[in-house]
Amino acid sequence: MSGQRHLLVLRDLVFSYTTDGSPPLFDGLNFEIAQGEKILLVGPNGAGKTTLLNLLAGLLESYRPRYQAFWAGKPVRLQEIRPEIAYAPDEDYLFDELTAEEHIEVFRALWTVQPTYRSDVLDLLRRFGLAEITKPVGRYSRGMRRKLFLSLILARRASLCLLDEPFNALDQQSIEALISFIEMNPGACVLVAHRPPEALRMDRVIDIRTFTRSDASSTRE
Ligand SMILES: Nc1ncnc2c1ncn2[C@@H]1O[C@H](COP(=O)(O)OP(=O)(O)OP(=O)(O)O)[C@@H](O)[C@H]1O
Repeated sequence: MSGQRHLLVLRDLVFSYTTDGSPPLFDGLNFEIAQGEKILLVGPNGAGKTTLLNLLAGLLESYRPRYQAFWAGKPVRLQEIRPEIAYAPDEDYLFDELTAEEHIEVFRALWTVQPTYRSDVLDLLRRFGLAEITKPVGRYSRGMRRKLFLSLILARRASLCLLDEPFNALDQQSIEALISFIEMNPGACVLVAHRPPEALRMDRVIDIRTFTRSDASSTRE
């Protein structure tokens, strides 16, 4: 079950936001991500897609979720593997008063990144067609912010990338650049999108609702 070809295995996840005895959002969820696998997660509003990404990113441990997790075959708690995971939520966390250049320095200090981090971010910004990197991002458009935020996250070259609605607000050039990055990047990726671009090719498409049925299995190869 926790074989080496899997990057992350999650077993018997039980998760609820409340403690009032109402049925849990996830009740025995099993999910595995193979090394380098690209997964598209779909489903209606409120079905739990963002919650699952937040759980994978180890951000919901305070709700005391029950699960077994294995990272490259080794038992872990999800918060322990946070440094291995690059997560881009659907809302960016940029600082309005800082420029793109300054963001690179801040993010480099926050995370363990490769020596090529700065040039990798700049390369992604070029691919996204964002040339303006010297003015404070408070004066960016929504799409420009999205391009910078995604570049800062993707340049981490993590072995697992979690992307929540990454195509929102992006122009066509950037959508194509992002698809090409995801396809070429050796890392695994779990991506949530309500209206994924037609050109997007992922290894698996999972409807989150399969995780809430008692007979559900996430294995759909
Ligand atoms: N912080 C929270 N506290 C309590 N309930 C929450 C919280 N966040 C989400 N929920 C509830 O959990 C359920 C799943 O929400 P989630 O945001 O994961 O769904 P989603 O599939 O990502 O939805 P959307 O497509 O609208 O983004 C919803 O019923 C939502 O109301």
